Amino acid sequence: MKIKTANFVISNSDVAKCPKDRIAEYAFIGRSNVGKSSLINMITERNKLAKTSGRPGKTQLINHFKINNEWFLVDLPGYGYARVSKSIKKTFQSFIKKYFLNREQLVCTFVLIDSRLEPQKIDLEFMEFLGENGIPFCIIFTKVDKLKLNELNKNIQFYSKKMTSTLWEEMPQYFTTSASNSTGKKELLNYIDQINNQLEKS
Ligand SMILES: Nc1nc2c(ncn2[C@@H]2O[C@H](COP(=O)(O)OP(=O)(O)OP(=O)(O)O)[C@@H](O)[C@H]2O)c(=O)[nH]1
Ligand SMILES: [Mg+2]
Repeated sequence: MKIKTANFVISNSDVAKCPKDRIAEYAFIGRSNVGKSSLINMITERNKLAKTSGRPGKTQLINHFKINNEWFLVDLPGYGYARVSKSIKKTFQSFIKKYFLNREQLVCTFVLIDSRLEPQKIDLEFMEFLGENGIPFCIIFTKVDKLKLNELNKNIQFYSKKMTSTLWEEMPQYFTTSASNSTGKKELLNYIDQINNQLEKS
């Protein structure tokens, strides 16, 4: 899929105020600093579309971007680890949860995981929340430029074992990406394109 247009639409902390358009929506979620905003910029080839920062906690609102006037990309605040007060963290968590539980347009959620890390409780719990609520998701292993291929494969294998030995029957569909060298861009856009085409036909 070619990205012809990518426009920022609105930021807010209330799912009721998100755009009303009945078009397919894809959300990016994960721990603070995992690379959600950078990945959105990478796949849209627009460096400054979503705001990024080396400091965790940059994205604090639900940000809608309209792509090709056909579908939405959503950049969300990170969970865990943000250097913000406990009360702000609580508000984050409650509005993020509300977004997932109420956003009817959401067709797929991408849960971003830092490819360098061992499985983290907070990510496993978040995926459990999605699973329990029947919210479809894929995993994206980010920052793969920081690992050698054999290390990456080992980490993914370990992740897969961890998931299938606990709650999951099989490893969810996953992608590997790098915002630094555009690894995974084509695969991710093709996947989104496929879903969009299926939805158009139905
Ligand atoms: N090497 C490398 N660095 C990356 C990659 N993706 C993101 N980064 C860096 O990681 C840091 C965090 O990136 P962001 O895209 O702002 O992360 P985020 O998940 O949106 O963070 P919050 O909005 O704070 O939750 C920045 O310093 C990025 O430059 C990647 O694929 N490779
Ligand atoms: Mg961000």
